[in-house]
Amino acid sequence: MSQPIIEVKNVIKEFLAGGMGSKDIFRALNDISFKLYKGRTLALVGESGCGKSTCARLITKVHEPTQGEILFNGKDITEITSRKELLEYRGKVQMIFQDPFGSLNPTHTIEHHLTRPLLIHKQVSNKQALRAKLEELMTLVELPVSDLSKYPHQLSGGQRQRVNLARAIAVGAEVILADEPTSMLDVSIRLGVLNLMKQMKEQMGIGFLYITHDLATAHYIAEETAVMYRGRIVEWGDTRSILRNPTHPYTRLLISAVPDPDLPFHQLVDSEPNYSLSADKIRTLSLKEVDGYQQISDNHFVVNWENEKENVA
Ligand SMILES: Nc1ncnc2c1ncn2[C@@H]1O[C@H](COP(=O)(O)OP(=O)(O)OP(=O)(O)O)[C@@H](O)[C@H]1O
Repeated sequence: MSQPIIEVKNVIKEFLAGGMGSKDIFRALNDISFKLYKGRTLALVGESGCGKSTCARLITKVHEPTQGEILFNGKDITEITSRKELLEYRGKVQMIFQDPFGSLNPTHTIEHHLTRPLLIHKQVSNKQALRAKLEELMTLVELPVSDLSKYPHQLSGGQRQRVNLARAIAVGAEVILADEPTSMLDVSIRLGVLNLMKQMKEQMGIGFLYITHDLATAHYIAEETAVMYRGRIVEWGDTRSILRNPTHPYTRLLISAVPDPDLPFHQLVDSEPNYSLSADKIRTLSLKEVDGYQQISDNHFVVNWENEKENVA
C-alpha cells in the first residue's frame, strides 16, 4: 500500500488530572498507532472518554503527544512550526464536529462560510473563478446553489453538515477527521451524510478518520476499524472481519449495545456474542494490560486479555 497521509506511531498522551498545579498524571492515550490512507476510512470506535477526540486533537496539533510521533506524508508534525506551514497543514487536515451548527457563524451566509476559506487558502484567483468554485462545491455536497444565500438556521442539521464538508473541501483537505459527524442527526438524514463522505472518499480520494461510539455505522464507510477502550486500541483491522468475528470481550460488549435498530446491522454479525460475563466485569478485565496480541485473520488483530482462555467463545 502507498505511504499513509497520516501515521500515528506509538503515541502516549498524559494530562495533569487535577488541572494546573496538580501532580497527578492521567494517561488518556496509551501506545496508540494507526494509519490513514488516501481514499480510505478508518473508524475509531469506543465509548465516551476512551480517548477518540484526543487522537484527533493531537493530529490537528491542538495538543502535543507526550511520547511517540505523528507523521504527515512521512514528516513529523512537531516540525511544523511556522504560521505559513501551520496554515497549510490545517488546510490539508480538517476536522468536522458533532454539532454542525456550532462550527457555523449564525450571522453569515453559506456563501460567506465557503468564500472565506477559498480566499484564505488561495484556492481561487478571481471573482469569476470564485463563483464557479462555490457552485462546484454546492453541487459536490448535493445542495442547491440557491442555498448559498441562506443562513445556517435556515438549513437542516444534515444540510449544515454538508456545508461543513464543503468547507473542508474548499480549503483543500486531504484528510478529514470526522468526530461523531452524524450523531446529532436523525437516522434518515444520517445515512445521506455517511454516503456523501463515502463519495468524497471514493471520488476525491479524501482519507477519513471516522470517530464514533456507534460500531454499527462503521461498516458504511470504513474499510478498517480500531476499537478503543480507556486509551488503548484493543482490536483492529478489517471492519467486516471485526463485525463478523468480534473477538475482544470489549468489542463484543460494544456490538451487543448497538443502539440503532434502524440500521441493518445484525445481518452482519454471524453469531450473537456469547457472554458469560457481565458488562462491568468485561470493563474491569479489559482495563488490565496483558502483553502481546493475536492475529485472527489476514487483517484482524486483537490484544491479549486476562483470563483469555476462559473467554474465547
Ligand atoms: N485537556 C485535558 N486535560 C485533562 N484531561 C483531558 C483533557 N482532554 C481530555 N482529557 C481526558 O482524556 C480522556 C479522553 O477524552 P476524549 O475527549 O479524547 O474522549 P472521547 O473518547 O473523545 O469521548 P467523547 O466521545 O465523550 O468526546 C477523558 O477522560 C478526558 O477527561
